[in-house]
Amino acid sequence: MNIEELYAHIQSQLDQQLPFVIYRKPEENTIYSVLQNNADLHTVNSYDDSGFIFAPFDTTRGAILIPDTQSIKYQTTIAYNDGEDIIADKHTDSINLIEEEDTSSKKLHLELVKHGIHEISKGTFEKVVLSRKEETPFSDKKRLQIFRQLIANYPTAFVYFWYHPKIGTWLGATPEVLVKIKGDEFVTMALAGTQPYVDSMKVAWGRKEIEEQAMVTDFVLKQVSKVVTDVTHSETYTHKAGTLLHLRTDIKGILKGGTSVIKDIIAVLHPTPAVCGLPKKEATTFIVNNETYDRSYYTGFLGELNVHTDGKTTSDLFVNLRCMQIRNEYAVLYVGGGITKDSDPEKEWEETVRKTATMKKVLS
Ligand SMILES: C=C(O[C@H]1C=CC=C(C(=O)O)[C@@H]1O)C(=O)O
Repeated sequence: MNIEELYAHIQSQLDQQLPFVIYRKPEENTIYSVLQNNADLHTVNSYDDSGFIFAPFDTTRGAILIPDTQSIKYQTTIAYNDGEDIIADKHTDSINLIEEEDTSSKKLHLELVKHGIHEISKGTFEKVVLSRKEETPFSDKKRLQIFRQLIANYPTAFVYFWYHPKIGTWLGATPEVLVKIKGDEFVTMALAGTQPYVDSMKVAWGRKEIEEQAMVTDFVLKQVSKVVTDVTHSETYTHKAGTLLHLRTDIKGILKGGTSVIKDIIAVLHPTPAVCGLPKKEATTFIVNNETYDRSYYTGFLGELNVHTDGKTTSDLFVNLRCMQIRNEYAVLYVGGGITKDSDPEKEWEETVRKTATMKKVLS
């Protein structure tokens, strides 16, 4: 099957209002798809099932599964940038930031961040990730075209287009792995700290970003030691995600007992301090009580659950960042950033504006 045939299947699925997901993994040129053959809404109960999981930030609300047993899978390889042009990087700094200045949402976000910093200074928590949503007009551009542009523009991201008639349409290009398990091999990452990419990967990082990312690494190392042995990690390095740079540490190990206990792994990792905060409980309470909107599937996770490849059970899950929900005439963009004692509210606002550019670039 070639890519045009695969896209035709996706279009037919959309026309029939049947659930599906189409995705491309980081640095790969294979496009995968899972097409459900009915419109039922399946929720994940035991985490033993196989399929594609789509989980909200608040997992008590239930994650959705496109089950392998009720789906057809198609995949094909493409040349990088197949079918769509790369959209030139605009200089996202001053010009765009001024363009994007939306006074009421800016005011709200500044208040939220200041409140978060105040709680940190009181010792309520050490770090909290605070976010917002932004609605942007959405022309009649085809959704598949957005997906094609995302894959062309973000080769290092997990790019997806997910649809369920009872839930809606989500697309994204996320830089963050939640966990990858193949047999008893375990891989994850600690990703945090943001600065704009200008023209070099050789950048200096400030104390705020270094500490913010170190908190995530420490948390992940501590948590994974409950389920993983032989844990090792890379040096922390600069990772490019579109027009942004992040600090990243890769972490790997071997699952204790050699079995894939994916439910336990998700329970110890999600939500990481890259999307929630530290301590988890206090940060979650602050987020739920103070963010003035529902995160829904933003900062949840998604990906292949218990899929069988090369005689092994594999799960390949990503954190749902740099994502958007498509409504009829507008797209809802979701963005946030890590707040620590050293945060500057104005800069935190600007960071969220820069993060919206990942999605806006393919919407206009
Ligand atoms: C919460 C987001 O990003 C996280 C991942 C990388 C860097 C982050 C930061 O610098 O704040 C965030 O922790 C988002 O993009 O909405």
